[in-house]
Amino acid sequence: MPSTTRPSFPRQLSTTSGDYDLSYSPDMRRSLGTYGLTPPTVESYEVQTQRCLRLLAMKTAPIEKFQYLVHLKATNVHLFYRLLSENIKELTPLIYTPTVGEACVRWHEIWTQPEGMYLSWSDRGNLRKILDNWPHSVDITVVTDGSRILGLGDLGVNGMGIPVGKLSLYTACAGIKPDGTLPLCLDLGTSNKALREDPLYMGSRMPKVSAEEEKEFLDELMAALTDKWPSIVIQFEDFKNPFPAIERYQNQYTMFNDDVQGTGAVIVGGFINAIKASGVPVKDHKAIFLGAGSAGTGVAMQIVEYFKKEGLTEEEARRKFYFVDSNGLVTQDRGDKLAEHKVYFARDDNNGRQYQSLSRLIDYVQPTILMGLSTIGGAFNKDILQKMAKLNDRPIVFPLSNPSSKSECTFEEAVIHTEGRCLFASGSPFPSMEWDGKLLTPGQGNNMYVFPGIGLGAILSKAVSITQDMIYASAESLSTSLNKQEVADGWLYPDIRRIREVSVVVTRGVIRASQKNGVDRATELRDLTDEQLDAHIKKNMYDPYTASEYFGGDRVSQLVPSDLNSHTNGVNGLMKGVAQL
Ligand SMILES: NC(=O)C1=CN([C@@H]2O[C@H](COP(=O)(O)OP(=O)(O)OC[C@H]3O[C@@H](n4cnc5c(N)ncnc54)[C@H](OP(=O)(O)O)[C@@H]3O)[C@@H](O)[C@H]2O)C=CC1
Ligand SMILES: CC(=O)C(=O)O
Ligand SMILES: [Mg+2]
Repeated sequence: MPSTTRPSFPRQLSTTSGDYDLSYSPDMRRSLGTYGLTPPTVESYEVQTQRCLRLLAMKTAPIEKFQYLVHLKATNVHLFYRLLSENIKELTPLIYTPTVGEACVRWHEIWTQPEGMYLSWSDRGNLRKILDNWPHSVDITVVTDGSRILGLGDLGVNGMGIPVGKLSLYTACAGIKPDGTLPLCLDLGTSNKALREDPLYMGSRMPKVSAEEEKEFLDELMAALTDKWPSIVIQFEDFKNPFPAIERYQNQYTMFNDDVQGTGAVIVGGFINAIKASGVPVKDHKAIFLGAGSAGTGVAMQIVEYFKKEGLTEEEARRKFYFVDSNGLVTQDRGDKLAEHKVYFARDDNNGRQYQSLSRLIDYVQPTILMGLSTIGGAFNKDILQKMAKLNDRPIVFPLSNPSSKSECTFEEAVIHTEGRCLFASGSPFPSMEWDGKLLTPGQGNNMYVFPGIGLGAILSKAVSITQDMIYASAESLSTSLNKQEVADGWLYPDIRRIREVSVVVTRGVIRASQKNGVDRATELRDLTDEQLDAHIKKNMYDPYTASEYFGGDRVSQLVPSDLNSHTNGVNGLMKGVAQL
């Protein structure tokens, strides 16, 4: 007879699972009921971290390291975040782009345990009830329908890796507590026929529902999420066509779209520094964008805001952009019906000429800036980069498509073909390199620099909506967050190892903008000085170092035995193979 008792919630789904941490004293283990279930030793986090690093170093393929980290997070969340915080530069490429791209492509093959919620088309009418199954109170969710996962196309429910990865960064970078995060993947069918026919695929085997049907589903979802958790922040991610949802929900819910608004902000943040470093006045810049999708036009819209603040009229700012999509230069007279988001930037000054080739367009426009958000790996080839170098002392070259295999060029290619003169940022990380006796470090223009602060700012200010001023404030705050050394070294973005400090600055900017716009409900924060506000932000950040205190535990602190330090492999070699993905 099948049991009718409700099964207890699977332990590994609990995002607060630190119960088996080896730092717990025997008394703590007795009170948790775990005494005897772990090896007898009482170990500090430091020693446990060394074991994790050794285990990671033993695995060669990035996807194996990814899988180990998934396991670690599920079994000891505080240790996972401590490891991640201490090795953010080395581990981010494993839990996020580029490795998360491979993980999503292979999600149906490598999946082992629940990490978020799936809501299907067949669940409509019941979404609110299903949310009751989630065992925690949620501060923030990242939701995708899997229809445009990085530059890898429609991956259906395999896209779950993206909300999981982004929310891990919310915790690691901005200290949003792990159990306040909800990865959410919508199962609305997929246009990916190969996946639909794969016996291991774990979503509904139907073609993607229509835009109208998706809209109805999202209406129900948004109402259900805010009914269940009234202050929830909702981040939309990797939707093929994100614009209708932004228009429909941005004033009604506390939501933003990371690919359009977050990417726009992060690129402006680095772009402000690139413009300064280029030595060319704002009025003399011209930009070619390869890729006129949600991210490309989102970035350009935020740059228009920046150009306006620098004294240009909106018309002058708009006319600085030349967009190229899969049909060539986006013009008003091209003969095809342009998608709505492209119309604003469509050229009318091309005198009937159509440009299919990027190289010919560069000759015509003579740009100072080249942005890639096209998903076309290698599109900025030697010829293109050399042309940019010939036209400019300091060409601005941002190949922003993810993962690395989709990047329009590598850092090495950009450095070599511009003779080390380019101002560079890519979406996925590339290693530093030597050029002319100098160590050059690439910028990483990835929305991970801003979305954690946008989210935390919205949570702490209890914003009723996320305004354009809040998004723009994240960009401006990011651009000011470089320290003296980073500025002296010509970096466009701060060192990722300082991301928690940077997130405090971004969060403060976002909260101040929410106050200026009057969308904040935490009105008691209005009278705080900046120093007091920073202290308030830091106090509210989850800290994996004091996590057991957070759960009332009594973790021991213990020195790392020197023999462990001496033969640990550390994180050396973790990056090996990651950049090729
Ligand atoms: N660095 C970062 O933080 C971020 C990076 N991205 C990356 O940006 C990329 C694009 O994302 P998104 O804008 O949302 O995707 P979309 O699918 O909305 O846009 C892709 C764009 O590229 C164009 N394109 C496709 N093939 C070509 C080609 N051969 N030549 C020129 N243009 C082409 C498409 O043309 P058409 O319109 O004709 O189909 C479309 O305009 C992805 O790789 C994503 O990972 C996204 C967000 C953040
Ligand atoms: C980084 C990101 O959001 C993307 O590539 O879609
Ligand atoms: Mg994205």
